[in-house]
Amino acid sequence: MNKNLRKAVIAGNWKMNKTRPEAKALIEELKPMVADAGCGVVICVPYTNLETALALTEGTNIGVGAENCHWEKSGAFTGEISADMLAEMGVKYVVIGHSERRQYFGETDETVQKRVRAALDAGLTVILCVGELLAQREQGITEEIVGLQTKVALGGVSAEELKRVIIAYEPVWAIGTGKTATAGQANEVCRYIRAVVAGLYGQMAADGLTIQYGGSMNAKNAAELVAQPDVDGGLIGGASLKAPDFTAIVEAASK
Ligand SMILES: O=C[C@H](O)COP(=O)(O)O
Repeated sequence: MNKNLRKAVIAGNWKMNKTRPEAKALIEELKPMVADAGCGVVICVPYTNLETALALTEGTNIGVGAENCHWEKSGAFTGEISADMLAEMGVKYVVIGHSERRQYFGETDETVQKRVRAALDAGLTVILCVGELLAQREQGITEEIVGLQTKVALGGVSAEELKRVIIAYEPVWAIGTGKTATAGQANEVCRYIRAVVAGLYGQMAADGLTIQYGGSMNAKNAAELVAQPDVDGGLIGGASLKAPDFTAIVEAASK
């Protein structure tokens, strides 16, 4: 399939960065720079910045996302935020299953599945993160790991709901390390994920699925990565914190 028929999306994942004044300054700087983007543009921000981001991006081409959500609608879950709470605010996207949640906060494929379910039920679009550890790549089990993560996370997701899922392939060894997967490595795994999705939902659904690459993507390497036939944009950490860097990646994905 011609990849131009698929939507490339560049999503910033700010992680635990930016106070409200800092967020305001970054968004104000970014807005005019990405106004003519030829790809989807999303910023996923800390909960404390959601209201600011929503207000400042109203009427623009920038979508706003959260970085996680809980699977229950409400209740005694101190410190958690539900998908319904996000949707009610006007948030449209949520990152689920990021490797930092898996690594530091006990996220498992099963809890990822529950969060995906809750997010879709709330009407959100999910940016589902999958990716292997360095040791797993070295053992030659990248496809096994990424395939399993994808299948479990999508358990119970209908073909219609899949239209509100973006998958981000993020090799854990490339996140925040400055070690980018080669364009060939990124494409190979994104293509494999597409084949897994084709097995679950059929080729047409898989061909329409946005699959991003994430892991030390920056202004310099973005063009080669996003030009790959199965890479439909990126999930950007560090480089999303500076408007010129993020804009350069958006421009690379707009060609
Ligand atoms: O969600 C974003 C990824 O974790 C990539 O982060 P990074 O671009 O800082 O490597």
